[in-house]
Amino acid sequence: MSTDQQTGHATEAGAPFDGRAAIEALMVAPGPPALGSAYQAMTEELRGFLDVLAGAAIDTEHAARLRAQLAQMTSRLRGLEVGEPQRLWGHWTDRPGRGQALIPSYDVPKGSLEASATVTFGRFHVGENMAVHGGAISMLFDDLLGWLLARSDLPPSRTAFLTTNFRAVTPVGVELTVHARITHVEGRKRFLAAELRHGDTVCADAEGLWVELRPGQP
Ligand SMILES: CCCCC/C=C\C/C=C\C/C=C\C/C=C\CCCC(=O)SCCNC(=O)CCNC(=O)[C@H](O)C(C)(C)COP(=O)(O)OP(=O)(O)OC[C@H]1O[C@@H](n2cnc3c(N)ncnc32)[C@H](O)[C@@H]1OP(=O)(O)O
Repeated sequence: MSTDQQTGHATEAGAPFDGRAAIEALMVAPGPPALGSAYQAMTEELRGFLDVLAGAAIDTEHAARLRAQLAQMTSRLRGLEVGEPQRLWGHWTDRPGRGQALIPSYDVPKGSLEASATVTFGRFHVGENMAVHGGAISMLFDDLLGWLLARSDLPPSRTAFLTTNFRAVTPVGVELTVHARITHVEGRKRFLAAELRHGDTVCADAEGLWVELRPGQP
């Protein structure tokens, strides 16, 4: 086993990285349920920490103490680093949020062409003026649409383009609804659309193209 220099993925010696195989492998939980529960609880705690930190006015001593505590945690994790296929972060595909803290947690059912979910952005994702950062909204759309596709019966694909329209300020700390759908499929191309709402207000919408990976494509 060696490591692909570009992606950090572990590969069989000399074998090129295969995106389809890697995505298919992600559909299996990376560990036993007890670890999944502990890991999910840990990432939820991390989300809470980031939201509180992003909203807190701390003093110099507090910042220095936090830095030292974080450095201690980082050094405890060094040596436990693994290649992408073996890592746990974001790979709990059987659980809402999938055990990551980059994107707010949501859940969509398996095997459907469209789905609605609720999502709440915390202060970690604030751009300014208590509006959600536009990049965080695009990231949610990319993740949600990619995940809807990954949960459908279609073969693995990758985002080719994603266009986001910001229609109204997206508020922080309140429940939003998001609707995602596969609008049509043409050969390897899948066209998708999504809408993010706060009550009756459309905050943002998006459309994008995902292209099915050919066998052996990274
Ligand atoms: C990274 C994994 C992503 C999927 C993960 C899904 C599930 C995994 C499970 C757990 C994780 C869960 C959720 C996560 C969800 C999402 C994560 C975020 C996803 C990403 O973060 S992913 C990173 C961003 N993404 C890229 O990193 C793509 C880089 N890129 C490429 O890898 C190639 O570019 C590719 C493969 C897209 C296409 O390349 P290709 O060579 O296979 O395709 P080709 O050129 O043959 O085009 C075929 C037909 O598509 C048309 N076409 C192509 N591109 C177009 C464009 N931009 N605009 C308009 N039309 C386009 C052509 O015009 C032609 O159309 P026609 O057939 O009609 O002529």
